[in-house]
Amino acid sequence: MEPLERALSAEGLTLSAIPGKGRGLIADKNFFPGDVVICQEPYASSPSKTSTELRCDGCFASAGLKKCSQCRIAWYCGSACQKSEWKLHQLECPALSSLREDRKKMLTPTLRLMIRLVLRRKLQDTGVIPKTATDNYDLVAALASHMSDLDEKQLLLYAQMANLIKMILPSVEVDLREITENFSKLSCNAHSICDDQLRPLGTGLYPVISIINHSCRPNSVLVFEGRIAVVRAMQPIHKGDEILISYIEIAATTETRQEYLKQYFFTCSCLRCIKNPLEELKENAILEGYRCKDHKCIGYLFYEAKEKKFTCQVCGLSRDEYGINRIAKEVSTKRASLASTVNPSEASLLYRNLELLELKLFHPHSINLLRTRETLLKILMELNDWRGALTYCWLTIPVYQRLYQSPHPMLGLQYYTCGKLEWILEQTENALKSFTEAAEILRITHGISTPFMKELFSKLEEARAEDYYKQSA
Ligand SMILES: C[S@@+](CC[C@H](N)C(=O)[O-])C[C@H]1O[C@@H](n2cnc3c(N)ncnc32)[C@H](O)[C@@H]1O
Repeated sequence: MEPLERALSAEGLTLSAIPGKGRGLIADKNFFPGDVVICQEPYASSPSKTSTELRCDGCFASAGLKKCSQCRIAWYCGSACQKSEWKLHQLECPALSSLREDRKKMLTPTLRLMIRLVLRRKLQDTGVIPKTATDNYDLVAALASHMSDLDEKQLLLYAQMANLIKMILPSVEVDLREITENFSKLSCNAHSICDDQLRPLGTGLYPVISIINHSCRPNSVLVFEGRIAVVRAMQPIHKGDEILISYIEIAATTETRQEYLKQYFFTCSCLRCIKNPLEELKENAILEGYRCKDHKCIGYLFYEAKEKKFTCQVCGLSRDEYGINRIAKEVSTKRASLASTVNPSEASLLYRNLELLELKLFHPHSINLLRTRETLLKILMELNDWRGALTYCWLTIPVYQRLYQSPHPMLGLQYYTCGKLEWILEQTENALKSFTEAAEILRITHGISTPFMKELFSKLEEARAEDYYKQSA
């Protein structure tokens, strides 16, 4: 048995060739919801960087950062992270320091990730950092690259990026073809590193986690504890089942999901993607379609081309195409005018107007309406309008229930937000219910021992005690 296979076997996993998918991971034992299937430190990672937010190279925190005084590119939240990153940064720093200021500005997180990957390999090859069965460059070399699927434009872009890496690291022997291929590997293997609330913090390459294939109806979920990637079972996984996670936002129609998956060069054939055509039409009519003329009916509409109308499949009422197109045009004009809005009070008014208009057009469970309401929720929280925010948070829940099969972290997090708002509004009994729902889901997806989960459990206990006190008073 190879060292990787031995390491996987100790975790109850087998590396297998899966017809039509390349390699994959198969459960060699039963996993229960909440069980950790596998976890891994990144082979290389880089924090995301925006004009307004910088992050620590070590833990991706954004508070209390100090810049490396030499290269002025790396940031650290304190000496512990600076120390843990030192072996790598010792090689990276002189290379970055010698870059011209305009070149420093071109250093995207992806370029930085590649620099760190090349340097980490060098550190392992020279014995500065030990290699292990699950942490070595051979695992990166074995990743799917899809080089033959790239179009010329993409290939040229990766080749130019490889040239930049060679220019930035003149003291390292760099194989341009290999680096070009590695850029392609990053595109279909790297994972976005997120915080507990699924907000992106950076990017990492986890060569063992990257063996896991995709499903739009996955049995596992990938979350992060700091930079460590943790795959947990969401559903019962039986011995012999393939471990599957989702690479993409699954709140989308099949067509949209397949579009997102083009980056990975495969067509998903999971059970959600190959449902019968009528089911497919129904899902599209709900997620991207229009609402019934009778606003009390939550039926979905099918288009009847001959009569140029949309007919509700529940109550039979029809809407004419002309009327639909007219409102759709108004919606897109209103949406376009929102792009320049920065003031939250003004934004809340404009988004409420947009929501009212969208309510006339879209199915109540449509993704368009959901996104508008999610935006309103954020704006109202920013404005400390807790009551308004709670209304919108609750409006999203039935749609989340439809889109994310439970237990899904997105649903758990949304219940958590409802609970926090209800707690602020002193709706103790409701807060207790929402925290309980959140904890039931998130203990499966996030585990029970992180500071984030401990905070949720302590809020739950506080709500339980307060509720008991109120009931008995
Ligand atoms: C992160 S890798 C997964 C491991 C990969 N199968 C391997 O052999 O290394 C992503 C690639 O795996 C393949 N893949 C992942 N999920 C798939 C699926 N559901 N159906 C077909 N191919 C899939 C695609 O080639 C995709 O670009």
